[in-house]
Amino acid sequence: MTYENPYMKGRTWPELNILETLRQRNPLVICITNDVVRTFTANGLLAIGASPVMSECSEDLKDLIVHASALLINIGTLTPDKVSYYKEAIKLAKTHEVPVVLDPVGCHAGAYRLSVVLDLIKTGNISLLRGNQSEIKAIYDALSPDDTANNSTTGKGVDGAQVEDSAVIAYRLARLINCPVVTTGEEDYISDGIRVFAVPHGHSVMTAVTGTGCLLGAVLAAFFSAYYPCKDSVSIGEFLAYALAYYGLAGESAVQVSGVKPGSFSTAFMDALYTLDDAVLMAENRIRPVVVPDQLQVYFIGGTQDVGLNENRLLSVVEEACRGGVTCFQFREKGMGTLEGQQKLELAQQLQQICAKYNVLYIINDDVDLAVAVNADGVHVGQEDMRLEEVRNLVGHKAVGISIHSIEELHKTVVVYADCVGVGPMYATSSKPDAQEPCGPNRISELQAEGLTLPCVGIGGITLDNAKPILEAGACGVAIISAIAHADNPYEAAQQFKHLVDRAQP
Ligand SMILES: Cc1ncc(COP(=O)(O)OP(=O)(O)O)c(N)n1
Ligand SMILES: Cc1nc(C(=O)O)sc1CCOP(=O)(O)O
Ligand SMILES: [Mg+2]
Repeated sequence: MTYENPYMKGRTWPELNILETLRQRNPLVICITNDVVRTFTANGLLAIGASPVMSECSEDLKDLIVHASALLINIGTLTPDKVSYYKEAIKLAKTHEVPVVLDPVGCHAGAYRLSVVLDLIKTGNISLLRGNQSEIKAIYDALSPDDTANNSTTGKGVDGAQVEDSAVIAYRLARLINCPVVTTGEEDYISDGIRVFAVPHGHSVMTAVTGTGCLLGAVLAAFFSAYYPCKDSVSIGEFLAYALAYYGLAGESAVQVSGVKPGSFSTAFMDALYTLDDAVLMAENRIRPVVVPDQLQVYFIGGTQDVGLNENRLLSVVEEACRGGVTCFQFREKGMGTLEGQQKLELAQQLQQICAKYNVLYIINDDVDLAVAVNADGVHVGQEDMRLEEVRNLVGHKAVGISIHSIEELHKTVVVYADCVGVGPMYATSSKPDAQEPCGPNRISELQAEGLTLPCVGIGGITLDNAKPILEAGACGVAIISAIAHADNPYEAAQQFKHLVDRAQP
């Protein structure tokens, strides 16, 4: 018998036929690309089922852009006279609502390249930035305030959580420039500024073939055309993670045929791009959701039970909290008189819209079915709730949070199925009648000493006055109900928590 989600009443998510959709649409991708990779790029686009065209001047581009699904700008063989053409192309793309993928080739290696890339980003009309780790880091360092740039180069992310720097940088840069960022390396990362995914696909021989990085930019551009039919079931971040997984899987499959020989690989790679299908992509992708510390800085939790069972009050408190700077919101509808069924679903959807408006990560507490039905960013469960493995099976690539109160609970938790952790109660709380005895901030450092490496938040009785020791003990952030929900001014309360966490970060 197949599992029925009670919120979906027989409705199921449409299957994700990403490659089939792409090939049916046969999108026209205009490539303004570098002299070295034109043929490889054109062949690669043809192999995936897209239609490539190279364009070298705005007179020509004006005619082509009306038919285009995407535009790629790759600055590989940069000359000063090309810069005005790039800008003109971006303007035309904006007029015709054509997404623009920017590949900032070599911008870490030269000040002029970097200045051109920053200028193009400043147009505000880049739909996706794709670069290798050094290029993306150079852009991030140039655009970010000094203190946050330094935090990201410690090798451990911030706050001790073992998150790859590239993941943190992708997330921060996506938020700074307001468009998804793909950073490629041994493991690729994609962030749309709300979610982060790791895509550990590909083969090292790909770096020995000129143009594999540049072709990826063009392939990602082509994928934009297939996003619209999938947009209710996956976020743009997850969708692009599938595109990256497809490209990497094609590399892996090509090596099986060619061996580690760049010349033969190049041919086998084109064949693999051509033949790989959705069944393989869905079955064999190893896409991993990643939670970066920044996402957990100020983690607001609430349900109608926290605001006098008043739905409108909850909506306005959450909007104020998001406006004030919370980085994550968990819908926790729990206790006497709280909403169920359709009413809970509708409230969950309204809250989701508010979070999306402010780029705030949206998590559902306990109710895995609801998280799936509304396509939330993630779910949080406790030790007494659904088993983590089952949760992971149901939610796929959504972020999964787990409560861990003690060393014993850490040992019995299969952490491989989780992405982040709530540790509590830090202090006495009146928001959870069945809370355990307070354990204090030291519990966080004890758990980390015992091997906990996932990013975590402290929870329970946290106020502006007692939050600092929790961060000093190793938490990435603080999870709060009453200090925001019951505040006279939830906007100011959220803002003050954000400032406090920003200041406390090393
Ligand atoms: C971030 C975060 N941490 C811990 C909890 C508590 O979860 P749980 O132990 O399952 O208790 P309930 O919240 O379900 O009552 C949480 N919700 N969020
Ligand atoms: C939801 C929850 N979980 C806890 C845990 O210890 O796991 S404490 C808690 C309540 C947090 O509310 P407040 O910020 O008002 O104290
Ligand atoms: Mg629970």
